[in-house]
Amino acid sequence: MIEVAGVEKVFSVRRKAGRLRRVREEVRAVSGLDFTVARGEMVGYIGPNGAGKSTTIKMLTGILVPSAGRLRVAGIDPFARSGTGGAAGGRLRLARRIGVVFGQRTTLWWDLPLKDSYELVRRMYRVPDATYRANLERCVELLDLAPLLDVPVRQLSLGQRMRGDIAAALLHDPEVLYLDEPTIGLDVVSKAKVRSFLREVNAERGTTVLLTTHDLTDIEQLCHRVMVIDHGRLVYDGDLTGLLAAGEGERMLVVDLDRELPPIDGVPGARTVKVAGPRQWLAFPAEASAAPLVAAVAERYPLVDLSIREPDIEDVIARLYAGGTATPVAGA
Ligand SMILES: Nc1ncnc2c1ncn2[C@@H]1O[C@H](COP(=O)(O)OP(=O)(O)OP(=O)(O)O)[C@@H](O)[C@H]1O
Repeated sequence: MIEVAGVEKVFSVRRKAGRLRRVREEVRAVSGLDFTVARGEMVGYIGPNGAGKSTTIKMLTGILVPSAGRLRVAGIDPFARSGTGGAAGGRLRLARRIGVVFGQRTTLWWDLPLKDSYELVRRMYRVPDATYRANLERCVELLDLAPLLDVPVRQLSLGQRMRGDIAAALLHDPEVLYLDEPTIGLDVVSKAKVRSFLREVNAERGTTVLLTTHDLTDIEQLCHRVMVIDHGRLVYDGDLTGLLAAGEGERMLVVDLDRELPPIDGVPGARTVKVAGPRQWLAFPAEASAAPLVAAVAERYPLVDLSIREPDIEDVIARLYAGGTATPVAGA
């Protein structure tokens, strides 16, 4: 569904060099990018700030023209010079097949009630009546939009607006959905709602999803596959377990005992890294299961409560490079 081969994007920027002088510099945002995504896959696309994620998505939507390489989405080359309509024709045809949600911006009309924005989307994409009604009904139900339909977009909370944006991106039945930070700034309840909706859309419709996020839980709950980009290059392509192992990521088992005790020891596969009163922190490899650790602690210690802290995705990626343990993908 998505094919990217040898794609590069170089920006030419002017930089101050002294009081009056300006020099032209090249910023290589994406370099030698190669990957494919099959129909129905849900893939996480992650990397540190400035890595090239948004630039990739903008090229895949036809907003930015690559400096080199080839890309096709749903069989369409958005920049093909031949065929009906030339390059603009490719972009237009592609627009009908994809949906895009940028978490930091809205595609809805600020002063209009949500339902009027949807009506405009219907007309812009010329969505057939029956399809529009069925899709809207489904989104309204699954994303709890009924009480919001008459509210102007500017009065919606961030979580409400995000749900509204996701619905807008799906009304024309896109085959590919790009989501750029869809859960950023949302509370726990809204995040859960958005994630379960996306899972359902992917499972029921077979919609292909490419998701950029800084939230590891998004990846864990939604994506079997994750691609990591750093300095414009793909440096990992595989499952999350493999990524955490490559980054030597650790998870933390936080246990509350019924009283203050010396550091827990003798639990295979875990080491106690912190003690504060009756609470203790045990680090263990991110790819390992927590169940045997919990059982081992519960057997020997007066356990009252426990929780598991996931490693921060930025830390995992930072470690991935610092340790040079990344498993390079073919061609990276
Ligand atoms: N229009 C532009 N002109 C010049 N440089 C740009 C432009 N857009 C992006 N860049 C540069 O390209 C690089 C990649 O940026 P991009 O926005 O793709 O990163 P990102 O991975 O999406 O980062 P973030 O997580 O911060 O959103 C950065 O160095 C950025 O400064």
